[in-house]
Amino acid sequence: MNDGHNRAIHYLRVSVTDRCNFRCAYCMPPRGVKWLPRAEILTYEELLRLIAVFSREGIRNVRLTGGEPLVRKGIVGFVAAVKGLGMIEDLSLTTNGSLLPQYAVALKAAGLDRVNISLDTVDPAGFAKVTRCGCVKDTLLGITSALEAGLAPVKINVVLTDALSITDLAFFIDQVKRYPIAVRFIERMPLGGQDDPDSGPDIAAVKRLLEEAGHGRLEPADTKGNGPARYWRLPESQGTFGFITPISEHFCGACNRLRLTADGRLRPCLLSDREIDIRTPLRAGASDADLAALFAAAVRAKPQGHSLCRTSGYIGFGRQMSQIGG
Ligand SMILES: Nc1nc2c(ncn2[C@@H]2O[C@H](COP(=O)(O)OP(=O)(O)OP(=O)(O)O)[C@@H](O)[C@H]2O)c(=O)[nH]1
Ligand SMILES: C[S@@+](CC[C@H](N)C(=O)[O-])C[C@H]1O[C@@H](n2cnc3c(N)ncnc32)[C@H](O)[C@@H]1O
Ligand code: SF4
Ligand code: SF4
Repeated sequence: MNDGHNRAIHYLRVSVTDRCNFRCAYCMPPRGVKWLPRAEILTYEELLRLIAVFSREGIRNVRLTGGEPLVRKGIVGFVAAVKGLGMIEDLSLTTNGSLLPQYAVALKAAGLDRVNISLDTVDPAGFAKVTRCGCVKDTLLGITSALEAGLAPVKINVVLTDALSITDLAFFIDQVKRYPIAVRFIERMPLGGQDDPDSGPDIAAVKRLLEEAGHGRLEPADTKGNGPARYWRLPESQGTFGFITPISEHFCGACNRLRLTADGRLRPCLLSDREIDIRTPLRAGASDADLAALFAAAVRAKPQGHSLCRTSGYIGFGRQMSQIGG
């Protein structure tokens, strides 16, 4: 289905929970986060019905996110049910990786195609500081588990913070040479966190350092995906580097997605608080045609873009990033 700006919408990001076992500084406050009451969260049956209806309206790519999607009980069975619809060509999941050692093999067997894993630094102290309660060993083991399970391509999401060091870049260069992974550097968006969105390196500096490491031979590349990253490859590498630049280089002209929050709101744009309540009609007995009409209304409501720039600072969004799913 096309939106009002002639963009084809075929990608649905589904937040299955607002809960998380980490508290990343750019995503949520350190304490006092109020979880949504269980009754407000869509059940797996409700989510599955919505995905089935939306797939008939053109959704072909589904990403499960959160909060941390792997903390929700029954996630493996849900993956199998979504894949079992037979309509979703690319079913993926974004995770902090800490529970992948436990789940990677089962997720692959259930039909998950691939995972994106967040890892901002490999330094144990830096990782603990950014995530406020994470252990880098768990996430590193999660990456290995995903590779071994065949959840390909594995992508690493690196949000740019002052935790990122030259040692990290050397680690990522080495990993990209040895494994068919994609390491993506992401500009922080001023949404929900409490750190300084201006601290840390900018994307141009990271690209310059990678270019130096490759003696100027960073070439454009392709990597399977539906997202906003632009990819580059160093010579003699199995993997790629990607850059996600919501602040310095907007990519809204190629937007292809809609979001469904854990409490059943269709969100036309990550960076706009406008939402359409689909849970109330769903629970009041809406027909598939009624639900499809709400999907179409959300597609029509997509804005052309956003107006954030590096100096915006944290602005008053109604939700934290963890409540939307990134
Ligand atoms: N501004 C903006 N940022 C986005 C959008 N989609 C994803 N991002 C950000 O991009 C980063 C990576 O998102 P992922 O969840 O890994 O998903 P993806 O990049 O769409 O996935 P691929 O299909 O693998 O390319 C996260 O920090 C997201 O918040 C979007 O529509 N707008
Ligand atoms: C909200 S998280 C949810 C999935 C999972 N818990 C994880 O961390 O991968 C989805 C993605 O959004 C990214 N993210 C969170 N807050 C962000 C921010 N303020 N700016 C840019 N990306 C952000 C995370 O790094 C992650 O890659
Ligand atoms: S980025 Fe992911 S892991 Fe970190 S707090 Fe947000 S939801 Fe949790
Ligand atoms: S900011 Fe909004 S319009 Fe732009 S790419 Fe993200 S979701 Fe699409």
